[in-house]
Amino acid sequence: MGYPIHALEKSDSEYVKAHENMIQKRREMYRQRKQSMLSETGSTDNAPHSEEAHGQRKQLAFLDLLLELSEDGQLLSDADIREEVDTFILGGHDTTATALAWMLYLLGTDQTVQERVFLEIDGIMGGDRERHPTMAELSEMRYLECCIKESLRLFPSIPILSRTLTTGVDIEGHHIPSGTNAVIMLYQLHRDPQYFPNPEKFYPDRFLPENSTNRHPYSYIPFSAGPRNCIGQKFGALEEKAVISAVVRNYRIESVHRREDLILYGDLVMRTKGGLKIRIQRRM
Ligand code: HEM
Repeated sequence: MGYPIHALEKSDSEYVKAHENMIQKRREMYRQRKQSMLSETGSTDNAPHSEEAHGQRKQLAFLDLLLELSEDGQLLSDADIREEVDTFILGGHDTTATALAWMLYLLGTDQTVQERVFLEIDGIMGGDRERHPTMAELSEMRYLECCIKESLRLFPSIPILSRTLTTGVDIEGHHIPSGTNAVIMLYQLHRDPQYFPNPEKFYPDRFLPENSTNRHPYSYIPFSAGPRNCIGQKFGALEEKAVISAVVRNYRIESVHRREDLILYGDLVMRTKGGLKIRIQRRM
C-alpha cells in the first residue's frame, strides 16, 4: 500500500528524532513495567508474552510487543519499529476516517435506513444513551453492519488497488505477461450489476445473509483479498461500528449535498471536492 510521500521522506528530519526519542522512552517504560510485574509475581520467566499478574493474562500493546521482540535478539532495529508503527498508523487512520465520513453521509441521505438503524440500536442498548456498548452488543448490530458494508461497497476508502503480475496469465484469449502492472478499480468492481442490481442505490439489505450467499467472493473486496489484504480489517470494521452507533444513538443526520452533486476524486483514499457536509440534530 502506498502512503503520502511527505510522511516518509523526512528520513533526516525532526520527525525521525522525535520518533527515536519516543521509542527510547517507551523502551525504558516497558523495561520498568516488566521488572515490576516480574517482582509482583515472583516469576523469573523472561520469555515473551509471559506477562501475568494476579492470575490474569495481560495483552501487550502493539508497540510493546515490537519492543519485546527486539529486546535481546535485536530482531528489529528502532528504525524497523518506527516503520512498522508508521504503517499501522497510516494504514489505519485515513482509511477508517474516510469510511466513517461516507457512512455518516449515506445515512444522512436516507431517513428510512437511518430509522432502521435507530430501531436496531435502541432495541439493543435500551434507553441509556450515554453508556458504551459491550462487544456482545456491537456484534448484535447486524443491520448497522450491513449499512457499513454497503457504504464501503459504494465508496471504498481505497478505490484503486494494484499488483504486479509475477507470472503471465491468459484471460478470455488475451495473454497478459509477467511483470504487468494490474490495476483493480474497486469503485467499478463494486458496481457490477450482475452482483449488485441497481448498483448506485444505497441498499444495505443486499448484505443480509440471505441476499449474499451466492455472491462471488471477489465481487466485493473493500479490504482487498489474498496474502496482502488489510491486516486491520476486523479492527477497522469494529471501530466503524462503535463510532457510528455512538453518533446515531444521540443524533439524527441529514446530508447537505445530493449524491449526484458530489465531485469525487481519488487521493489514495476516496474524497470529494469540498468535503462531505452533514447536519446533525439531537434525537428526542
Ligand atoms: C475501514 C477501514 C479500512 C479499510 C477500508 C482498509 C483497506 C485496506 C486495503 C484495501 C488494503 C490493501 C491495500 C493494497 O492491497 O494495496 C489495506 C492494507 C493494509 N491495512 Fe487497511 N483498511 C482499513 C483499516 C485498517 C486499520 C484499522 C489498520 C491498522 C490498525 C490497517 C492496516 C493496514 C495495513 C498494515 C495494510 C498493509 C497490509 C500488507 O501490505 O500486508 N487498515 N487496507
